[in-house]
Amino acid sequence: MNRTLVVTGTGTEIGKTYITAAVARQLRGRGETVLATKPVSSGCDEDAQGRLWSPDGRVLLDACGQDPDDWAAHQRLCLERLREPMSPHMAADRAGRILSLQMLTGYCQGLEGETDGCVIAEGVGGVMVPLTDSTTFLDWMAALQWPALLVTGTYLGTLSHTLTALQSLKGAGVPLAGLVLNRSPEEPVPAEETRRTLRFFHPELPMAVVPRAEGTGEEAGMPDLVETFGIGRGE
Ligand SMILES: Nc1ncnc2c1ncn2[C@@H]1O[C@H](COP(=O)(O)OP(=O)(O)OP(=O)(O)O)[C@@H](O)[C@H]1O
Ligand SMILES: C[C@H](N)[C@H](N)CCCCCC(=O)O
Ligand SMILES: [Mg+2]
Repeated sequence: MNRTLVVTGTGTEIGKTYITAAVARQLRGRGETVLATKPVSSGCDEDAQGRLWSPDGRVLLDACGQDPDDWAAHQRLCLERLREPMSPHMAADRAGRILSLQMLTGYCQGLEGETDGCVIAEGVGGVMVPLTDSTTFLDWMAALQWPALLVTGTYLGTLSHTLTALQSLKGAGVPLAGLVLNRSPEEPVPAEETRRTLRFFHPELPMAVVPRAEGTGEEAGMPDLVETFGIGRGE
C-alpha cells in the first residue's frame, strides 16, 4: 500500500482530475483521510477580488470532503495558480514568474509530512509538460519518487501515446502504480482490445478500465481503484 500517489496522463483533458477525485472518494469511503493537491494549475479563473482559482483544485477539494470555495484551503492545496490556459512555463512567464522544480518537490514532501493520511498530487497535462525552459513534470515525478498512476484514453492513437508515456516514466526511474484506461467518447477499437495490447508490453502493470459516466455524474461501473493500485494506508 502507498499513501502517496502522483496522477499523470498521456495528455491534457484525458481524465486526471476525474480519476484523482474518484480515488479520493474511494479512500474516504474506506475511512481514510486524503489530501489531493494540484501543485500547478494553468487556465485559472479570476474572481471579483482578483483571486485566481484552479478549476481542478475546486473539484479535488470537493472530492476530499472540503469546501471548494474555501480560499485558504485552495491556496494551501493549489500552490501555483496561473491565468493563461497553456503550458505552465509559458503561463508563468506571462505572469512574470519562474516555476521551481525544487520548490514544487519540497511543497509536496511538506504536505506528506503534514498528514498521516494519503496525499495525491495531480500533474499538469501530459507526462512531459514543461515546468521551466529546462525541466518538465517528468523531472518533478522523478525527484518526488511517489508512485505514478498514468491515465490514458481508449481513442485511436492511444497505444503509441500510452507506450511512449510509460517508456518515459520508466526511463526516468519513476515508480509506477499502474495504468487507468479512461474510456474515450470515441472508441473505434474495443477498450478491452486496447487493454490486452498494452498488457502484452507491460504484463506486470496493474490496469483498470474506467467507463464513461454519461451525464448522471454517477461513476457507474467505476472499478475499485484503491484496491487495484494498492493506494492508502490499508488500515
Ligand atoms: N470517465 C469519464 N466519464 C465522464 N466524463 C469524464 C470521464 N473522464 C473525464 N471526464 C470529463 O472530461 C473532462 C476532462 O477530464 P479532466 O478534467 O479530468 O481531465 P484532466 O486530464 O484533468 O485535464 P487537465 O490536463 O486540464 O488537468 C472533464 O469534464 C471530466 O469531468
Ligand atoms: C490549460 C490546460 N487545462 C492544462 N492545465 C495545461 C495543459 C498544457 C499542455 C502543454 C502541452 O503539452 O502542449
Ligand atoms: Mg485536471
